[in-house]
Amino acid sequence: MSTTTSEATTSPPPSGSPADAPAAPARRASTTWAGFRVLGVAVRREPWVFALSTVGSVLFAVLTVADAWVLGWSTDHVVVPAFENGEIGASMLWAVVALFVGVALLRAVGIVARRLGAGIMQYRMQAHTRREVTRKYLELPMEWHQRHPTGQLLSNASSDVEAAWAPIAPFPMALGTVVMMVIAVVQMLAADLVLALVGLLVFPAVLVANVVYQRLASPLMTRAQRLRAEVAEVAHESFDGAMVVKTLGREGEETARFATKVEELREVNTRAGRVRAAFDPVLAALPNLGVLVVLAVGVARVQSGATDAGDVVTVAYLLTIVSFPIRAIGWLLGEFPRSVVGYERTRAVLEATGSMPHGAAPAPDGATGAHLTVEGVEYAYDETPVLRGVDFEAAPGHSVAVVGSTASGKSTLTQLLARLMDPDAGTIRIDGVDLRDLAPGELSRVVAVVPQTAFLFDDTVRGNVTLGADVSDDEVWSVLRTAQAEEFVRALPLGLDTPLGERGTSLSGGQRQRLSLARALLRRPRLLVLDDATSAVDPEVEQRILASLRSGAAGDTTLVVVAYRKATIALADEVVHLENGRVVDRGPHADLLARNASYARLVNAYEQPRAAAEEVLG
Ligand SMILES: Nc1ncnc2c1ncn2[C@@H]1O[C@H](COP(=O)(O)OP(=O)(O)OP(=O)(O)O)[C@@H](O)[C@H]1O
Repeated sequence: MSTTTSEATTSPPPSGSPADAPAAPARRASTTWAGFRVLGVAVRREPWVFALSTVGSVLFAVLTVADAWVLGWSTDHVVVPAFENGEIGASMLWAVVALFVGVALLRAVGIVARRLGAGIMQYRMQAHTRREVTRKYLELPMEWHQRHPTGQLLSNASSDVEAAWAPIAPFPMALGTVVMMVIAVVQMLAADLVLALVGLLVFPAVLVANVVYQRLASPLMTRAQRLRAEVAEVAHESFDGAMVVKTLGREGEETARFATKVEELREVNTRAGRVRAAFDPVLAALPNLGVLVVLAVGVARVQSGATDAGDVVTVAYLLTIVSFPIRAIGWLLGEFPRSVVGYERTRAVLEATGSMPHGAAPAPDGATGAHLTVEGVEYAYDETPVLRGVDFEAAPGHSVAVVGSTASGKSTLTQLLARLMDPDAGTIRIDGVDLRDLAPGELSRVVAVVPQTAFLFDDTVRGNVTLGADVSDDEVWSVLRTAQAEEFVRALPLGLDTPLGERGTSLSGGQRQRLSLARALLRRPRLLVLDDATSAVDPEVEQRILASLRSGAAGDTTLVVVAYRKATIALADEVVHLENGRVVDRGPHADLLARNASYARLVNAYEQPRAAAEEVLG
C-alpha cells in the first residue's frame, strides 16, 4: 500500500459494538480522567480567559457564602433585638441594607466574569478545533477522503466539536462551587459543630445519588453522541443522492432509513431524560431534608440554650448552598462522556497520518509544456493491484491519449499524475523532478487535472473560473473560448456575473465540464490531464476543444487525455493502451489500430451502438 495511506479512522464503531456497551467500571474512571484531560487542553490554550472566569466564579462563591454570614449577623444584630426591644436602630438598618446590596453587586460582577469567560473560552475552542479539523481535511490525501463519508466529516467538524468543548461552560462554576463548599463547611463547623455534623450527613447521600446517576446516564449519553453522528451521515447521504432517490422512487425507503436512526436517537435521549427526571428531584430534595433535620435539632438546641437562633439560620442556609456545589460538579461530570467521545473523534482526524511528505524543490519553470516521465508505477487499493509497472512519457507540448477498457486503471493513473496519492513503487517526474520532491503547493503551478465530474462552487461564472485570482475579464474570456464555453456564457443573463447555484445546478453537465476545463486552463498548466473531462460534451464540441488545445491556444501545454471517442483519440500524438493496470501497447493511434487487434476492437466498440459495445467492453 502507498506510503500516504492513513491508518487512522474516525468511523464510529458499528451499533452494538463493545464501544457502545454500558461502560465498565475502569472505563467510567477513565472517562472522568479523560474528561479532565480534555479540559486541561482548553485551559492550556486559553489560560487568561480561564483565569477570568474562575476568578469570577470564586468571587461569586465567596460572596454567596458571605450572604449566609450577613443573614446570620443581621438576625443576631437587627432581627432578634427588634423582637426583644420592639425597635430597630436606623444606622444598623442602613448597615444591613448596605451589606446586602454590596454583596449582591459584587456577586453580579462575579457572575458576569464567569459567564463571559466561560462563553469566550468555549466558543474560541470550538472555532479553533473547527479550523484545525477543516485544515487537516484539506491536507489529507484523497485515499483518506475516499474512506470517510462526507456526513461523518461534517459531524466531526460540527457536533463532535460542540460535544468536546461542552464541559467548558460548567467548569469554572464547578471550580467556584468547590471553594464555596469548603468555606461553607468551615463556617458551618464554626457556627455550631453539632448542627454542622448533623447537616453534613446529607453529603454521603447526595454523593451516592450522583454516582448512581452518572453510572446510569453516562453510557446513554455516549451512545447518543455516536448516534448524532450517524443521523448526520444518513441525512447527508440522502440529500446528496436526492436525484437518485427521487428518480428511483426511493423516498419512502430513504425516509424509513433516516427515521430508524432518528428513532434510535430519540429512544436513547428519552432514556437519558428519564434517568435525569428520576434523579433531579432526589438530588434537589436531599438537602431540603437535611435542612428540616437541622431545624428540628436546632430548635431543641436553642431551647436548651446550647446555641442561638442566628447559628441555626446560618447552618440551615449554608446547608442549602452546600448541596449546590455537589450538583454543579455532577453537571460537569455528566458532560464528560459526550465530551470525551467528541474529542476522541476530532483527534482521530487531527492525528490521521495520511498527510503527504513533501520535498523542497520548486516547480520546474519553462516556456513550453512539461516533460512527463512515468516509470515502473505500481499502485494497489487495499492490497488489490490496480496499476502494474506502468511506463510511458509525454514530450513537451505533445499529447498522449490513455485508452483502456473499464476499470483498467485510467482514473487511478490521472490521480497519481496530480499526486492525489503516491505510487507504491516507481516514479512520476515532471522535467526530471520527482513529484514527491516538490515543495507544498508547487505541483499545482505545473499540473492541472480536470475530472469527469465537474465540481462548481455556489458562485458566479467568473468566480468559478478564477477562484478568486486577480485576472482580467479578457483572460477569462480567452480560456472560455478555448474550452468552447464562450458562446453559452455570453448567452447567460448576466454573462460572467451569472450566479450558478450550488454545484452549478443551473447548467447542463457539458456546460459544467467546459467551465471546469476553463478553470484549469486559466492556471496555464504545463501539463494538463483530462480524465474523461469532456464526456458530457457532444463529439463535435469535444473535437473543437481538443483541436484548440492542440493548436497551442493553451500555450503549448503537454496533454494527457483519458479518451473514448475514436476521433478524439486520433488527435493525440501517442496512445497508451492500458489493460488490467498494464501498458499493453504504445504508439500512434493508426499504428495501434493496424497491429493491435484488441485495441482496434476496443476503440471501434466505443463507436458502436450500446449493446454491441457492452459485449466488447465486458
Ligand atoms: N477508492 C478506491 N478504493 C478501492 N478500489 C478502487 C478505488 N478507486 C478505484 N478502485 C478500483 O480500481 C480499479 C481501477 O479503477 P479506475 O477508476 O482507475 O479505472 P478506470 O479505468 O478509470 O475505469 P472507468 O473507465 O470505468 O472510469 C477498479 O477495479 C476499481 O474498482
